[in-house]
Amino acid sequence: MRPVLEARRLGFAYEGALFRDLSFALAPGEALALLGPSGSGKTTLLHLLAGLLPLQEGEVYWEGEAIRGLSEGVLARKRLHFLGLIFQHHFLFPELTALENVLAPGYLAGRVDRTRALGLLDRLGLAKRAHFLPQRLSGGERQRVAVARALYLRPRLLLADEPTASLDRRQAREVLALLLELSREVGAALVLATHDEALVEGLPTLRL
Ligand SMILES: Nc1ncnc2c1ncn2[C@@H]1O[C@H](COP(=O)(O)OP(=O)(O)OP(=O)(O)O)[C@@H](O)[C@H]1O
Repeated sequence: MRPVLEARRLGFAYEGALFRDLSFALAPGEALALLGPSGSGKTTLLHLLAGLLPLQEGEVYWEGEAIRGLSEGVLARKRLHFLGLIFQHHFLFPELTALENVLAPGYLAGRVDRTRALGLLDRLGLAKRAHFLPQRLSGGERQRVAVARALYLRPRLLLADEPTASLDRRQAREVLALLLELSREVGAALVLATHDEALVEGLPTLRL
C-alpha cells in the first residue's frame, strides 16, 4: 500500500544541526511517536512534514507526491483535506460552541455536516457538551474537541504536537487513547510528538 506520509533523509539546521538523515514511512492507520527532550526539534520536524517550513535536506511525500516546490496556495488547499493538526494548546475559537468549533473546517471546505460533527463529539464522550463554549469545558474536554475538529474533514494524516502536555495523567491517557482509536478507525496516519516516554509506551517511536 502507498504510504500516506514518507520522509526521506530529512535534515534541518537553524544555527546548528537539529537532525539529519531521518527517514520513515507511515501507512493508513499507522502511528509514530516522535520522542525527544525540549529543544530537540520535534515541532520543527512536524512543521516540515506539514509543509509549514521550507525543506532543507531530504524530501517529504504526501501520498506519493513530493511537496518540495509546491506553491503556498497549492499547499494550503491540499493541507485542508490531507492534514489534521492538534497542538499543545487547543486553539479553540472562544466565542464558538464545541459543535461550532468542530464544524469550523467544514465552513472553510464547504462541507457542513452537523450530524457528523455531533457523532464525533459523541465518540469523544462530549455529547452533552456540544453546545458549551470552551470556557465551560475542562482542559481534557477542550483537547477532545480539538481532536474532533482535526478529524472532521477525514484527514489522511494527523500531526499532534504535545497534545496532552497541558493535561493531568488521567486526562492525558484518555485523550491519547481516543486519538489512537479514532485515527486507526478512520485510517489516518498519526505522528505524535511528545517528551513523555511512558505515555507512548508500545507505540513505534522515532527519537530526536
Ligand atoms: N525560527 C527559529 N530560529 C532559530 N532557532 C529556532 C527557531 N525555531 C526553533 N529554533 C530552535 O530549534 C530548536 C528546536 O526547536 P523545536 O521547537 O523544534 O523543539 P521541540 O523539540 O519541539 O521543543 P519543545 O518540546 O520545547 O517544544 C530549539 O533549540 C529552538 O530554540
